[in-house]
Amino acid sequence: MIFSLDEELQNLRLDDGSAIIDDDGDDDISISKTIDEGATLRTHLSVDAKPIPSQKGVSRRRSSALEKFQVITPANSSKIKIPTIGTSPTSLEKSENLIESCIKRSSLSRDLYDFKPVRVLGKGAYGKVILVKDKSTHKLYAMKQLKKAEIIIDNSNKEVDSDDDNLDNILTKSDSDLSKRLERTFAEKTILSDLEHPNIVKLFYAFHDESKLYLLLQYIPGGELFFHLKEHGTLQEDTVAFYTAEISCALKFLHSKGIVYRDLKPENCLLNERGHLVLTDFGLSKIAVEQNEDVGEDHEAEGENITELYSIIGTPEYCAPEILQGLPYSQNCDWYSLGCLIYDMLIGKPPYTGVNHKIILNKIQKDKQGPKLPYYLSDGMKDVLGALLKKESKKRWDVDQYWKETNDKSGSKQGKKKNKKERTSTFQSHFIFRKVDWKLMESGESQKKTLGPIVPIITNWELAENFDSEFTSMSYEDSEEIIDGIEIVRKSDYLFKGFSYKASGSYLERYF
Ligand SMILES: Nc1ncnc2c1ncn2[C@@H]1O[C@H](COP(=O)(O)OP(=O)(O)OP(=O)(O)O)[C@@H](O)[C@H]1O
Repeated sequence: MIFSLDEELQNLRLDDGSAIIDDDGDDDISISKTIDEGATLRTHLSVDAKPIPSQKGVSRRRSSALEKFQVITPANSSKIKIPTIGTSPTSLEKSENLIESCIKRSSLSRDLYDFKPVRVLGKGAYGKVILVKDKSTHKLYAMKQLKKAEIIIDNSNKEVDSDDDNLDNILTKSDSDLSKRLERTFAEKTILSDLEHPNIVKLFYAFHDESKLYLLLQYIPGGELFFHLKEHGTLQEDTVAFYTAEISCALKFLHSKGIVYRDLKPENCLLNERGHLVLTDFGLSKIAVEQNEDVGEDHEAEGENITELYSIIGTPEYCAPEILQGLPYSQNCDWYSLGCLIYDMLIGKPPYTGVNHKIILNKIQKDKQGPKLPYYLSDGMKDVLGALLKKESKKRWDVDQYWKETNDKSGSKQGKKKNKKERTSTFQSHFIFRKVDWKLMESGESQKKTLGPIVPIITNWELAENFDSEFTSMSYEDSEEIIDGIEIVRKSDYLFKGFSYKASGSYLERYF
C-alpha cells in the first residue's frame, strides 16, 4: 500500500452507504457519482459543500520519486529532429545554421559566476533547482540545472566507458531516445522563453557550461502545492475551485499556443507570495507541429501533430489512460490530469495509485464506471470530476472547445450534442466557479489585486520556508558527483548550441 490514507479511505462511505474502497483495501473503484451530463446544473446543485475531511498528518509521497516513464514512441509517430551524432553532414549543417541564427537572436551575457547560490529548492530527474542571488543586482532567481551527462547518456548505458568506439556506440544506439531527451530540454527553454502568462513561470536567462545547462527562472517563493497539501491534507471546495480555475487558465492558454503540458501534478504547481498558482516544469511539454512559428524555432521541428501524440510520458498517477495505453492522444489529456489533481486536492490522493503505470492502468481499466466519489463532495464537484475523469477521451469534457459561452452559435458546436455522451456545457460557467471572476483572472489582474486562498508565510524570501527541508538542507554543491561520461559530454557539446537565451530588457524590467 502506497498511502496510509488508504486505510482512512476505507472507512469513508458514499451517499448510499457504500465504501469508497473495496474491503480488500484495493482502491479499484466502481461507481461514478456524477449527475447527468448536460443537465442544467444550477437547478439542482447544492450550494454549500459539506466540510472536506482534512486528512491532516497523512503521509504523501512525491510522485517524482517514482521511476520515470520509459519513453516509448511507436514507429508511426514522427519525431522532432535534433542534431545528433550520426546525422548526415547536410542535416547537421542545416541545424547549425539554425543554431547560429538562435545565437544571434539572443544576447549571451550571463554565466554561472554571476549568481551566488542560496539554497536548494528542489531536485528533479536531471539535476537540482537552486535559489540563487544575482551578485550585482541582488535579485533572486530559481536556477534549474540540468546535467548534460544525464541528458546524453541513458542510465542503462552508464557502465560504458568513454573511448571513441564506445562513444559512437552509445550515441547511435540510443539515438532516438537521445533526440527525445534533447528535444525536451530545448522545448522547456523554447516554450518558456516565448510565453507570458500570469499562471506560468517566467524564464529570464538560459546558458550552459561544460557540464550543465541552466535555466534562470522567476523565483516562486510560496512553494509547491504538494507542500501545502501535505500540510493541510485536503483542501475545501472553494479553494480547490480557485486553483482549478487558475490552472485551467494556464492550460487553456498553452493549448491555444499548440502546447500540451503533459506533467500536471501538485509538485509542479507553485504558489507565489500572494497565494496564486504558477505552473513550472515544462520539461515534458510538447509543441504542436502546426504552431511552431508561435513558440519559436530553435531547432528543426517536424513534430507530432497536436491532435495525435504518442509518446508515453508523464507521472503515471496523473496521466490520462490513453497515454498509459500507448494510444494516440491530444491536449485533452491535460484535462484528465486536471481531474486527477482536483480529486487529489479534495480527497488526499490521486484516483488511482500504484508503483508503476501498468498497475495504474489496470486499476483504471478494471474500474468500469470511473472513480467513486465520497459523499461529502458537492454535486458540482462530483459533476466536474465525472466529466474530466472520463476514461475515453472522446467522452471527456473538451474544455478547450467548451471554455466559455460565445455568441456565435452557428459555427460552433456549443449547445449542440454531437454525441450523446459528449459533454457540451461550458467550463467557465460551471457552478463550482460561481465565485471566480474569470475576466480578472485571465487578464492577470486578480494576481495583482487579490490574494489566493492560502497565502504562504514568508518571513524572508531567502529562507525558502515553504520548501521541503529534504531539499533546503541539501548541499547545492555537486561535490559528491563525479561527472559520468565527461568525455562524451565534451565531444557532443555542440548538441547544446543555441540553448542560451536572455529575456528582453523590457520583460526583465516588468518583473523586477
Ligand atoms: N521557479 C521556481 N521557483 C521556486 N521553486 C521552483 C521553481 N522551479 C522549480 N522549483 C522547485 O524545484 C522542483 C523541481 O523542479 P522541476 O520540476 O522543474 O524539475 P524537474 O527536474 O523537471 O523535476 P521532475 O524530474 O520531478 O519532473 C519543483 O518541484 C519546485 O519545488
